[in-house]
Amino acid sequence: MDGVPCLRVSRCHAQQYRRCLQSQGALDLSLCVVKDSEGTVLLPILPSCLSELDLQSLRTLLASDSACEIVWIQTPLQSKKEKRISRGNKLEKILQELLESHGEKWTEELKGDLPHSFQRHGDLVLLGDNCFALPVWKKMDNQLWTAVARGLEAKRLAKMSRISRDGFRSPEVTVLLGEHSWVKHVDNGISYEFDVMKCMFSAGNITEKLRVAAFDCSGETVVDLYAGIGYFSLPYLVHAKASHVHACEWNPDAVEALQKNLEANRVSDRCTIHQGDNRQLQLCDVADRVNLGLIPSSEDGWPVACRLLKKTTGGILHVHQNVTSPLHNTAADDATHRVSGKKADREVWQAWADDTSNHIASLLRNITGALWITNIRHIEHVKSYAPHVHHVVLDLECRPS
Ligand SMILES: C[S@@+](CC[C@H](N)C(=O)[O-])C[C@H]1O[C@@H](n2cnc3c(N)ncnc32)[C@H](O)[C@@H]1O
Repeated sequence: MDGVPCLRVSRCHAQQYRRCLQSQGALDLSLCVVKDSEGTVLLPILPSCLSELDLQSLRTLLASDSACEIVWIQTPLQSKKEKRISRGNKLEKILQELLESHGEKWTEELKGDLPHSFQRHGDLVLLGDNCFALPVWKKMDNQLWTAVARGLEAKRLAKMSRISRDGFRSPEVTVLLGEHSWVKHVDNGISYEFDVMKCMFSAGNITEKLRVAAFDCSGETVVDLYAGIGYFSLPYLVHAKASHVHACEWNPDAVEALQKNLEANRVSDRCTIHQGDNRQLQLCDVADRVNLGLIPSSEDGWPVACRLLKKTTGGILHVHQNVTSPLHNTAADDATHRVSGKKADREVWQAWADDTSNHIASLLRNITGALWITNIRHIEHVKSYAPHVHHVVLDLECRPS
């Protein structure tokens, strides 16, 4: 058959299918995923993997109520590289025209001052602070931001200088173009609304959100100690089917967004928000599972989590942490060194997990006066920052012995 084979799925299940196909090595990563006009998404499949694709087991594994089918697309799909280049070229061309209309010359230095990465939240693009730093841009006034928005195919623009260390992890954001800074982000069928000037949204945590969404938490009470706008509370409620989530959050702006998001996703009846410092939380002996989604470390929350676990049956802690590995020799960039680097990283994560497991076992003993057994169920790598800083999550099973 001619054309590109694609798996057609509904938008709300697209991310689950995409992740699964990617983990099976069946997704054609060189091509763009396409949203079609019928509200479905086309995921390009590698022709060599087509014969082994079992749609029935995919459906059973991911969402038995979902529909998926193989379709052959005749019109050529755009490659990711082509898309990046065409967007980059569009922005460059528009800005070059703008500068020249102001009597300025286009230079390589100006080209280097264009945004190379940014976050897209609905119709708003959030730029980093490492672009448009050269003085010449100031001469363009507001025309600049209108042109940038056109070049990036956005309606609103904002710029983030950094995530503040105020404990609320609020971003320092300036709106450059647009009336307001509330945005809507849809991930895995869950809608998240928030104010980009007041709350952060970590797009890099998507793999962890999808992992949480795939848990079966029916019958469970979950406590999310660092709920934010509902990054993990919502997947626990919407997809993992937790019976109840206690969501703790001390930033009033995040709480406002969380309330909205619980309502928009129709799960507010199964969630209690505890506004304030979670270290003062009065709740105890209620949880089958505690999510500790704070980086660089959630260690302040460990004693709280231990008090929250059900005393008679225990439960699972999901402990987030940035773990730093020793720097590898980057000059030796051959395959053998890369493999040994990854092995060294995993050893460091394991050592951190062993320490954490022992530490939490002794906290549980001190808090409850009984003996507990802690068991490392899994260590998940979420993302890397610098080449040697890794955000990992430890799934720690804790049972009274
Ligand atoms: C990093 S954000 C959550 C991010 C989310 N886990 C993600 O993956 O994008 C952590 C949240 O925990 C909240 N927080 C930090 N310390 C807290 C505490 N002691 N009590 C309650 N909330 C806290 C912050 O306000 C913030 O909204």
